[in-house]
Amino acid sequence: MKRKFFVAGNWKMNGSTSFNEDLINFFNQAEIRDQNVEIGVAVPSVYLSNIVNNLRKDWFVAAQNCFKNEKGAYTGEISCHMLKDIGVNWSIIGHSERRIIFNESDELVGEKCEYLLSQGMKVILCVGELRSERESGETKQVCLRQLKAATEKLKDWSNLVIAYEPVWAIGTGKVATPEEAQEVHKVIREWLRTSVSATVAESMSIVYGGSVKAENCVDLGKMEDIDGFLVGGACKYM
Ligand SMILES: O=C(CO)COP(=O)(O)O
Repeated sequence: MKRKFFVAGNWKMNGSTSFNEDLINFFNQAEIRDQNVEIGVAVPSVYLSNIVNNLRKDWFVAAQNCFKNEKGAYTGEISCHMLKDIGVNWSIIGHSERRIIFNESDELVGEKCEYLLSQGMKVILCVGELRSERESGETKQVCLRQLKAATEKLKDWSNLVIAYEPVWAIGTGKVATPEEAQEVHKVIREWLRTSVSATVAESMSIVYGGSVKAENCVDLGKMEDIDGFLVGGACKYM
């Protein structure tokens, strides 16, 4: 089974109404019509509705985070039911900025991931190690621990994309080499093959994120197990 290339831009907490308008106009005019590439943008929640309404329909719009319950007393949170209500059916879950700055545990990330998928959402699940964890040889262990915790109860894997985002490469300009990234992507795919199924392993999009830009994406994209990118700063939102 041939995997579709997958590219999403994570705007993080950037953008404004006027800036978004310019960017959306630019995107809408871009000559990218390749059926084998899935493209989307993950935007701040306040802009989701507007971007869903104005962005070209062959691209998807994603939330950057989403809570694990339908509704209730969770001040500041949004539910996937609200996202679907405005036409958004993708969300990033477990980004390292959520894990580190907002103390999201493996367990919470797992609950969110499973709930969203059970509700028919599509999820970009982020995993990745700290610089110190890489230096102490724990990269594979950390990524697999995060992956297992997030997928423990998963039955249907078809709406999941896994993003390997080494924390030391995010926003630092220190991109992983194609070989470094490939090594981890391969470990993830092997784990899927042995712990889930060969079909899930072959069909799963495993994308790389961390200082991806025009100059380095071609070589990264040539690697066997790299199926696309989650891009931050190079989205040119700043
Ligand atoms: O965190 C990222 C995407 O989710 C990557 O960010 P940068 O591309 O800015 O390193």
